[in-house]
Amino acid sequence: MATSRTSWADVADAEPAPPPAPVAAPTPTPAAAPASSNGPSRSSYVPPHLRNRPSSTTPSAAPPASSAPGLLSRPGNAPIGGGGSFGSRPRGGARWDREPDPFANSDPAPTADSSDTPFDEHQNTGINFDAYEDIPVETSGREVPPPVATFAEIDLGAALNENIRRCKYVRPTPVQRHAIPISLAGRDLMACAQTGSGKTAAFCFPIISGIMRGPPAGRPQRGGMGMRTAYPSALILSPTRELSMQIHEEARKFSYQTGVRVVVAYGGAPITQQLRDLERGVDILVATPGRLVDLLERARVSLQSIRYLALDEADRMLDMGFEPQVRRIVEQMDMPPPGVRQTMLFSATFPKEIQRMASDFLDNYIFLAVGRVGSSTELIVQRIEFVQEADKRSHLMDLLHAQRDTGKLLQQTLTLVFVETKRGADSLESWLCMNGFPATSIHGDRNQQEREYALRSFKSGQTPILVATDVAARGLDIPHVAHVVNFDLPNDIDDYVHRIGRTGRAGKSGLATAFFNDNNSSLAKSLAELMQESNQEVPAWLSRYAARPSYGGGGRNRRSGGGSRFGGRDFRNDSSSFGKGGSRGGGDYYGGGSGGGYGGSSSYGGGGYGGAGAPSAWD
Ligand SMILES: Nc1ncnc2c1ncn2[C@@H]1O[C@H](COP(=O)(O)OP(=O)(O)OP(=O)(O)O)[C@@H](O)[C@H]1O
Repeated sequence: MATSRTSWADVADAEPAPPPAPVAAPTPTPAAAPASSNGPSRSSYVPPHLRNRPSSTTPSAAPPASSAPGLLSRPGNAPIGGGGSFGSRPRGGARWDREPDPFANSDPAPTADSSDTPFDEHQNTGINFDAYEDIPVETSGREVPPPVATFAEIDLGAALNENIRRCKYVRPTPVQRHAIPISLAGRDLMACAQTGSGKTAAFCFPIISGIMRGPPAGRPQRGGMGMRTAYPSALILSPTRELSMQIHEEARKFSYQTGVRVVVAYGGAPITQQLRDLERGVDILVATPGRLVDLLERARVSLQSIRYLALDEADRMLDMGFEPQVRRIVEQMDMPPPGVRQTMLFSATFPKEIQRMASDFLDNYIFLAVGRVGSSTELIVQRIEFVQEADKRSHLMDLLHAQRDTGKLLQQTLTLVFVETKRGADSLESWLCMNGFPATSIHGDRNQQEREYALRSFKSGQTPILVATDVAARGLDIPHVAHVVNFDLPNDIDDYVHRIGRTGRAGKSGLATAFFNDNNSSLAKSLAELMQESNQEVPAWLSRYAARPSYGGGGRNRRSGGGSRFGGRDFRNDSSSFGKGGSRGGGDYYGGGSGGGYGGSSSYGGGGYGGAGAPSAWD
């Protein structure tokens, strides 16, 4: 591999794809959805292909064709990339001669003249990799494999290396430097790294490489009712449809001509096409939990051959709304248990309570935290402005006019505006359009086609303003988002971190403006702390809000209580986290303080202030 020193941002061939919703059919917001509302009851339902078999938590003795669980590389067995034969061979019925080139035509071309617009993917701007040389990294766990400095140090296989080159990734990002060797060594991993820092490749590369090294996947098997059941070797779960689509696009690029077949399944889209895709064979299944449960119940997918399980936005996946579904998939179907499969959890935020829950899924895992407190956001200039509810629209208008006046054509600098409710999103979108600002919106009440169209239109620059609920807050990699406006602030500081992380990605800088008023007072302390940690200027009035005892530690601010980081501390190292002899016990919440945080009421879908309409958040 080339070793020239370049920013990872400079060489990224980013091709975003989109994000949203978890379940097959519209559901209540996760916050509102009781566990029991997620499909048939756990105890009563047995998928057809599991009937008359041993308990679902016991891995089936004879997975189809190849990829038996026992084939996993475990510590000591797998030097970095060593040994295996990397055949680039057809797997699971894939026909590569017909494999469409995922690099050929990516997303919609920008409308502006690419010669002088920031839409040129290959321009050399942004921060140099050297800026990350001293990025703080913490690992904990037993026998942590050492990091690498270059892709060349890892034998990922010729075909995958070629795709890394095609993606124009010259050097691994900091999280990749650490996470890839850990995963290639067969270790379970909980990884916390900044938004936009390359976590997708960090879990995709080891999975693809491991599958290339293993035996070919079995072809789908005909089950009892004549239907074919697919047996993927890897499962990547993500919380939203558009994020699953994006991961699928990325994974397809990484696995081009490797023989590794990637299929995506998410709700809101016709299941028939997804079933056809699965029937052609699948090595890596990228899915949202709701659609996956549907496929499992129809016995069209079996998890008994799973060797790799990755949870992207893992804290979100284990938050109130998704946890029952995710537990059902991971613990109550036919997936091999921890220690047999390899499990990787990634996010930019990892509250302790979620870490504690996540440890159920892991075996002898390594905790990895890359980046200083809030370091992700140092690339993002954060501005907090005091704006009364009634003045928000005119204030937004001022911001947009200013953007125009500074010569930055809107088509060249995308602006993402977060609001709290679906209705609020619709009405702000119409108002912007009426006032001459081309805007579109994405939220859970729009159908999947509308959502995808809105995202495409935004990414292409055709509609350079996107009004969104939290459904677009996580994971979306949209290259030219220059400005994130929190028109309504979220109730949870971690949501704020993810939202502003839609800009300032991959070493590039960005701007995030938030409108704050009395309705947001419970966020004041954590917001002020986060800004301080990120070397941002904290307005004096915000510090005064933060200092008020009644606003200090309550509500849903997981950071409250001080001393917390962006989630980058292994809860196992916190003595209060350990009960007798184990990782349970301890009643602390994130940041160890103030009893709010994670417990009963989730922040998702909360809201209520700021305009009429049902709170939206996730759909
Ligand atoms: N080694 C690399 N060199 C250059 N660009 C890279 C590299 N790794 C990833 N990128 C690019 O960086 C961008 C951000 O990556 P990615 O979407 O994986 O971030 P993330 O950490 O998952 O963010 P989030 O927390 O928001 O989900 C993408 O456009 C990706 O193509």
